[in-house]
Amino acid sequence: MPDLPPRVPVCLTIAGSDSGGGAGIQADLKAFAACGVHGASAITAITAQNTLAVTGVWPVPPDAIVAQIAAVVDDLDVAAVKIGMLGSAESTAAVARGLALLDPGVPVVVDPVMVAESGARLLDEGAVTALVELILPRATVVTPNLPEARVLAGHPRAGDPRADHSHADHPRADREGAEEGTRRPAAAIPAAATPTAATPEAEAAEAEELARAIHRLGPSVVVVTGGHRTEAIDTVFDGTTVTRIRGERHADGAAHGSGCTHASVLAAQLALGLGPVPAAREAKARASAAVRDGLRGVGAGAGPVDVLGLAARRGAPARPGDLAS
Ligand SMILES: Nc1ncnc2c1ncn2[C@@H]1O[C@H](COP(=O)(O)OP(=O)(O)OP(=O)(O)O)[C@@H](O)[C@H]1O
Ligand SMILES: Cc1ncc(CO)c(N)n1
Repeated sequence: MPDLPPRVPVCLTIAGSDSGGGAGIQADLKAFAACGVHGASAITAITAQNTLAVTGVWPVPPDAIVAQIAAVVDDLDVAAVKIGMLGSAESTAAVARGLALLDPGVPVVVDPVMVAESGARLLDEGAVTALVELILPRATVVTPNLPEARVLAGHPRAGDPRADHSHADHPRADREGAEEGTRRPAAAIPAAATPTAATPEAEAAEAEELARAIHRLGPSVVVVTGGHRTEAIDTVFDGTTVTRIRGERHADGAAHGSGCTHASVLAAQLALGLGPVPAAREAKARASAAVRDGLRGVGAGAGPVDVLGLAARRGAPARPGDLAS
């Protein structure tokens, strides 16, 4: 009998569609392919989007979200899940119903998408509560950027352009902390965490504090990504240890889809058997390279990241089987 080829793991992304192909489901499937895993998808929302703007958002009906997840898990052996744009509280509740169909041991990576790179809101005001209450406790890894981390931890900044949600509707972090006696009330967040004090040291301290606060909401591991910091350092907290993942900052790269790519690579690496911290290192390395190699010429706005090395492959000699041009 011929040897069977090695089994390719399956990853499921539950996320929104970006018509421009830079972020969302489209970025996730590219990142999965780059890592050598098979990608399946459940679409939560359709966005009309390009590199400049989001011009429309249409939620997928909740039953259709659950049905997509059910169809995948009924047939495919899902090894890890990545969750991106949820959009509304109703969609979030549907995703929670879908997650209940999975084996409880399947790792779930949650990228708490709130605002697009172009500035459009991708999570309703009232949906933060649903995300915190229904999704975070099931998360193996949650990957907020700094503004998203502030919202999740209950410490949004007035005027923060990427995460200006009110947090009055999700008091859980403060409530729990008050019970434990370990959590500062929102008003008492240290001065080091204010935007005016954004030295690299202050950002590092804030990222660590936020990672610890979000960890109390239920995820096993928190990765506060560094794309919005002076130094692009990712901060990982696993409940015991803080690990800082450093890397060069590519200021002239193209970063549309960096967060989706990062979380999808992380999920793929968990599916391939890595632990969360090594998986976060691989995610940082691949997301950073994808920003560095980002497709600046594609669209007039922030170009899409290039996780597949498409630009590098142009001009490379054709391989057997490639179509002659
Ligand atoms: N300019 C950059 N140079 C190097 N690494 C970067 C850069 N921007 C982002 N990254 C890396 O990309 C990953 C995603 O981080 P980022 O904070 O950009 O996510 P995000 O804000 O959620 O993304 P998105 O804009 O897609 O929502 C992290 O590992 C981060 O360190
Ligand atoms: C659909 C979608 N998901 C996530 C992001 C965040 O980059 C985006 N811009 N669009």
